[in-house]
Amino acid sequence: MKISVIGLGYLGAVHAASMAKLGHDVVGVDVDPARVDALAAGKAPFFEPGLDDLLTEVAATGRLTVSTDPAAVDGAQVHFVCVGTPQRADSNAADLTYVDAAIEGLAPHLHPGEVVVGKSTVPVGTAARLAGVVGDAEPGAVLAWNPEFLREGFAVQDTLSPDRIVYGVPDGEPGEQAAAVLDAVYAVPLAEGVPRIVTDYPTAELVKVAANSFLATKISFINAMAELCEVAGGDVTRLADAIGHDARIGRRFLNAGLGFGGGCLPKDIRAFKARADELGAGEAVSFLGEVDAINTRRRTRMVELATEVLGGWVEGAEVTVLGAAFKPDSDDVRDSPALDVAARLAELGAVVTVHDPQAIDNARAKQPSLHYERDLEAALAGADAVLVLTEWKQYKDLDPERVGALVAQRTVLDGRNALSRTDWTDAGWEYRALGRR
Ligand SMILES: NC(=O)c1ccc[n+]([C@@H]2O[C@H](COP(=O)([O-])OP(=O)(O)OC[C@H]3O[C@@H](n4cnc5c(N)ncnc54)[C@H](O)[C@@H]3O)[C@@H](O)[C@H]2O)c1
Ligand SMILES: O=c1ccn([C@@H]2O[C@H](COP(=O)(O)OP(=O)(O)O[C@H]3O[C@H](CO)[C@@H](O)[C@H](O)[C@H]3O)[C@@H](O)[C@H]2O)c(=O)[nH]1
Repeated sequence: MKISVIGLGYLGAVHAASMAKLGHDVVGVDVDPARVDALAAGKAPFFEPGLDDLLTEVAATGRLTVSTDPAAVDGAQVHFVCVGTPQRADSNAADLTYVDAAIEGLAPHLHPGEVVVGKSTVPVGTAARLAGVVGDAEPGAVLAWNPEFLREGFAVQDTLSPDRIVYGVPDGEPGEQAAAVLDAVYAVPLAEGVPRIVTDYPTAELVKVAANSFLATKISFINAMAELCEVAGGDVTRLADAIGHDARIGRRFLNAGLGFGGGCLPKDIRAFKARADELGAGEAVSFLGEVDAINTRRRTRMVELATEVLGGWVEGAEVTVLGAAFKPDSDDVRDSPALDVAARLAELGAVVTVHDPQAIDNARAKQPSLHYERDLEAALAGADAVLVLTEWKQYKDLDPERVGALVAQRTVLDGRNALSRTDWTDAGWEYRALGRR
């Protein structure tokens, strides 16, 4: 099948390459020439494990082409819309400018029988509105909403083998036609038994924000328990292990620490709450305000803890921050808790050196005044305190003795509960963590 993918970011680039791997002829379109040039050269425009290999594999088939020209989508039977829906600058609501522009750009190229498929995360009600725009442009075309659940760092495997596939479609024959076309697009994962849920537009849109709200709530729940552990002398990692044995609760997404960041969970829970307020149902999800507040407090607590271990005086202290990405195995620094803490410590006068295996260029673009060091040992040299704020494997594997020989003071703050306290204290380190004694 001939497919177009509009928007080649963290979602769209992986989707385009994965659709080509599934055997489709794919044309990807983006307004950003840098992303298009990288993909045209067979290179991932950002760091995502497995994406370079996938691009090399599909390049050999000739099934993926990319362009900055919106007209390149002409002739595709299915058009996936994968553009960004960031938080608006003036409110917590989602900025739909890019989605609206993508649909407007696509409209003149639509033909009868084609299916426009929204994958971006949007406020409930958006699909119904856009169905009108698509129908006005080409009455024979249909809109479907097919939310995406991939995680950065696992994007390729999550796209090729998703937990579930959800389509929101209109009633009647157009909906049946759209679902049949999507079944053909996803024939390989569906044949492998991936569950498929076909529903209406609002349910499909709500499934996406409900899933992210649940995940954010789970993280903030354990971080609220971490706050209690801090004042009562408990250990939140033992607590998480213990409650996680209950299969109804489960241990996944119960890692306490610096909290959630990235281009999805923070802005999605805020946009969901803003949309619920517009619909007069704000009370139903008012808890999301608390989820957000608990999450933000973790960053403040980390700054306080750093100040405490530095003897109450941050100014002039040499602080090494390990991690700038919002999570390991990603170069994404959107709403990164690690980078936020680094910037706050620098504002307080600390001399902050940031290391990250992949995210330094993105971090520098966002926080140009911080000092960045690509060499891990050089970053650690002379530190008064080491803060592990993103749990990259190379940080978890650090040898406390070897690091101890590099730093000025053996003080480590484990912002992700990722290190072995015993290993570090045995090597003479003062070890402090969020939510643990
Ligand atoms: N990143 C993820 O892990 C993930 C997972 C699931 C869902 N989502 C959702 O997917 C959407 C995209 O997220 P992302 O992280 O890929 O964002 P992104 O910012 O990395 O990518 C968006 C891309 O769209 C391009 N774009 C903007 N306007 C365009 C237009 N008119 N025509 C063509 N291209 C255009 C941008 O240049 C950019 O490359 C968001 O709604 C997000 O919430 C993201
Ligand atoms: O136990 C945990 C798990 C995660 N995190 C943090 O939560 C954030 C988000 O992590 P994760 O959900 O793994 O990353 P994303 O790539 O942002 O993926 C989320 O957001 C995507 C975009 O909507 C969805 O598609 C995914 O299903 C959803 O997991 C990161 O800062 C993590 O450090 C924790 O603090 N504790």
